[in-house]
Amino acid sequence: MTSPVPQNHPVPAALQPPRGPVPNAPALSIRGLAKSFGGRIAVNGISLDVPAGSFYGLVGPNGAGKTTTLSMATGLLRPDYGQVAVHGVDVWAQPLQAKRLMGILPDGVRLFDRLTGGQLVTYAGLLRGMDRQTVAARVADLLRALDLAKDAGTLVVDYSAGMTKKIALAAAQTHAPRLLVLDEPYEAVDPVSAANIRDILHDYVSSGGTVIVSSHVMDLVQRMCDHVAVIAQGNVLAAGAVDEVRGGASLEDRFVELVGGRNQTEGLEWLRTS
Ligand SMILES: Nc1ncnc2c1ncn2[C@@H]1O[C@H](COP(=O)(O)OP(=O)(O)OP(=O)(O)O)[C@@H](O)[C@H]1O
Repeated sequence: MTSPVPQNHPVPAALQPPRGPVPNAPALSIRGLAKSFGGRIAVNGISLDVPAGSFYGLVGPNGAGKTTTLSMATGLLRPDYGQVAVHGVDVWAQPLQAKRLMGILPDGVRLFDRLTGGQLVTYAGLLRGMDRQTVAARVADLLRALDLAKDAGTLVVDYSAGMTKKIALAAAQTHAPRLLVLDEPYEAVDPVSAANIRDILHDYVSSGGTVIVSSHVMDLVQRMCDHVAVIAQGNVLAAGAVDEVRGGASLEDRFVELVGGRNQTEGLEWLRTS
């Protein structure tokens, strides 16, 4: 005797057959994402849609929850609650399919810095299952575009902070992802390299890719991004097209207005020299 098959019984997401990207789905869809550390809320049920083909800025004061949100969105940190999908693919139920679609530049994550820059980017490509010939060609292209070709044979541990940022960016791009998630990509990067990175990212977006960047530099986000979300204390304060969010003011002024927290300098009289 067979046991009755329950009608309309949902199949757990982890047991469903792998699903590819869903046409017209947002590049990144976040629903009710939450995380606490030791009872302290870092991300408080954030929901956001990042349209495919957008250049999306994520801004917020120190400790707002940007890195925590991006880490959960990219499968690096398990959320307490909430769902994340990349082009319709659930990041936590189908991590392999989702991660194929993403290139990630995490903030503060250690690289294999005893490899040379060239080896590190090659390793990133091989890890993605690409053949050696394609990897070699892409590594050469990326190192040239990021002005690191002459440093390809130097150990990453001997790179400056900005060079390290650039080599990590190259490693995130070898498999030609559809979504790039970049946590503070311009930190410590010189202005010429920053302009080169901006050009690469703009070309990438023009050809249909999506970029999410977190940054503290409002002027840069205003010039570079078409969409922005302002988060503070783990909540989204405003999100949408940059021009809508800033509403005629500069993004910086709007940010300060939304976030508040300008401190007076009283109490630091001892620091004044006259
Ligand atoms: N691993 C952790 N353990 C404990 N608390 C953490 C951890 N990671 C983050 N937090 C806390 O969560 C909050 C959000 O931190 P998060 O790094 O996401 O902020 P952020 O917006 O990226 O900040 P910043 O702009 O300074 O990089 C902070 O209060 C931080 O102290």
